[in-house]
Amino acid sequence: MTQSSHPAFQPAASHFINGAYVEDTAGEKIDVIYPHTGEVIATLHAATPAIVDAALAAAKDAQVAWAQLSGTERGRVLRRAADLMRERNHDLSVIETHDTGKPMSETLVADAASGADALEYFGGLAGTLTGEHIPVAGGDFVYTRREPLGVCVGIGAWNYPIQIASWKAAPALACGNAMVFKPSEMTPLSALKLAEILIEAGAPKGLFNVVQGYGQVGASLVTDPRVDKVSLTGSVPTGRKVYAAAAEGIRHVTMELGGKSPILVFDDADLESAVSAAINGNFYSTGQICSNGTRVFVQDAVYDRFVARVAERMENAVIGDPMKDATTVGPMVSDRQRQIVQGYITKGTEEGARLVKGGKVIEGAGFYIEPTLFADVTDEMTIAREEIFGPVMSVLRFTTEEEGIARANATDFGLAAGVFTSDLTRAHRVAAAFEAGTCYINAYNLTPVEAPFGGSKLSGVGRENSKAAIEHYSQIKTVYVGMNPTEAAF
Ligand SMILES: NC(=O)c1ccc[n+]([C@@H]2O[C@H](COP(=O)([O-])OP(=O)(O)OC[C@H]3O[C@@H](n4cnc5c(N)ncnc54)[C@H](O)[C@@H]3O)[C@@H](O)[C@H]2O)c1
Repeated sequence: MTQSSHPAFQPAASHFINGAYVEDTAGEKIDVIYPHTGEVIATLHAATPAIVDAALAAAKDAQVAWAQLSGTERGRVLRRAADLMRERNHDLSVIETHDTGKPMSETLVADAASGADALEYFGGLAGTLTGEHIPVAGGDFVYTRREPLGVCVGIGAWNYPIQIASWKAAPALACGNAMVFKPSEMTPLSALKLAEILIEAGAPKGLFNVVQGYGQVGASLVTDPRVDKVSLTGSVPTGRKVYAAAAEGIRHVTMELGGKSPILVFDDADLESAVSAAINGNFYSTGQICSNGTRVFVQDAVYDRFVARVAERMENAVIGDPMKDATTVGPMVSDRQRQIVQGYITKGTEEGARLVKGGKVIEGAGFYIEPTLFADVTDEMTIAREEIFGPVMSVLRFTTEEEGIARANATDFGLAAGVFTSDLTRAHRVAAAFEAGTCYINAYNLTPVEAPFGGSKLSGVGRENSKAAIEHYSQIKTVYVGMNPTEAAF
């Protein structure tokens, strides 16, 4: 790997605490690598215990006064932040493309733009948060207060860095919490920009802090007694560890974890739409999306046509420099992730799946691999059971609705599921039968901020986005009001 000077990407310091950039070079080095070239574009340091302590202290301090503002006042800050994020969308997208390798054709529309949506939506919601009034016997009554949890910790994955940071920060802050966010060590840059934007928008110092680091920094945040809630986006193995660690302090959790989601394509479906959904749901972000529909079950009568059409359409992928407008498939985030994907492709072939297209590493400095299509995949093959997190589509054949549903659900994951059919009642029947948190009918992988997003089974607990997220960043206090003299037995 070559070291080059990229002042545009090197932040003023590694961490953002109490309204300012902070450095502690004693922390382990984190090289930020541009996946297109393998170059180091910035070098940061993992948080030391002193940095973690400073961030949590700042958050704890800032939270009290923030919670005392009216919801409308808090919302105003978030809505200003949304505007700033939109104004800076291009620059933020350039950072995101360099951090993740995802093409500009994606980052311009799906990353900071989605983060801005979350800030705007929860900014609007903040002023509407209320408790309720509950009449009870004898003229007494109860009212509830919706209160913040306190200090929330957010921990991010590397595929959607600023989106993940915003999806966690926006509802947390709207409800009156403070946050310490740890981005993935692979993609540490853009969360710092969110921290800058929030300060510029008028958030008090210390309300949203960013600390960098590997897993152990995340682990130290999760068990700190000052922390009331942990929201993780990551893999199931990490989720297990974080959930268990949070349980020790009975902390609230949101777990947005991995998946192996099914898409069922019935023979009456609009086939071109289903092909588009399968392409988006497997190759967008070079396949690095948690809710990807990586098991595409296609009914007998349209199976061959579907496979042929996907292969044909894959010819149109523009693979290469993610900064070029026309590029639709960028590199993988890292060489390691690419090796993992390569390993799965080898297993797929060894276990008897039919490699229809792709499958090869693209030689060069960047971490490129061809979008890959496997057909004749069966349920017990490794590529049909494990999350690959790369551009590998598995197509499986099915015959009846009942069989399709049973096989779609035969997984420990439960993040997303999709059905393509023109039969209205079947579409709803299948959606109802899916064991997944987020289901789609004749669409796939759309995540508007107004809709709840999250998983069932091993894919997670809690929901992000929508009004549902409020439940996961606030708690209800019950206040019983006695209107009568209190009596006792003696
Ligand atoms: N459901 C969703 O919304 C969603 C979205 C994006 C990605 N994902 C999932 O994320 C995974 C890919 O991301 P990844 O490779 O960055 O995941 P990962 O689990 O390796 O890491 C996620 C984060 O957890 C941190 N971490 C690791 N060990 C920790 C520990 N013991 N305590 C606290 N924090 C710890 C990491 O540093 C990183 O910031 C995939 O499984 C994908 O499906 C889920």
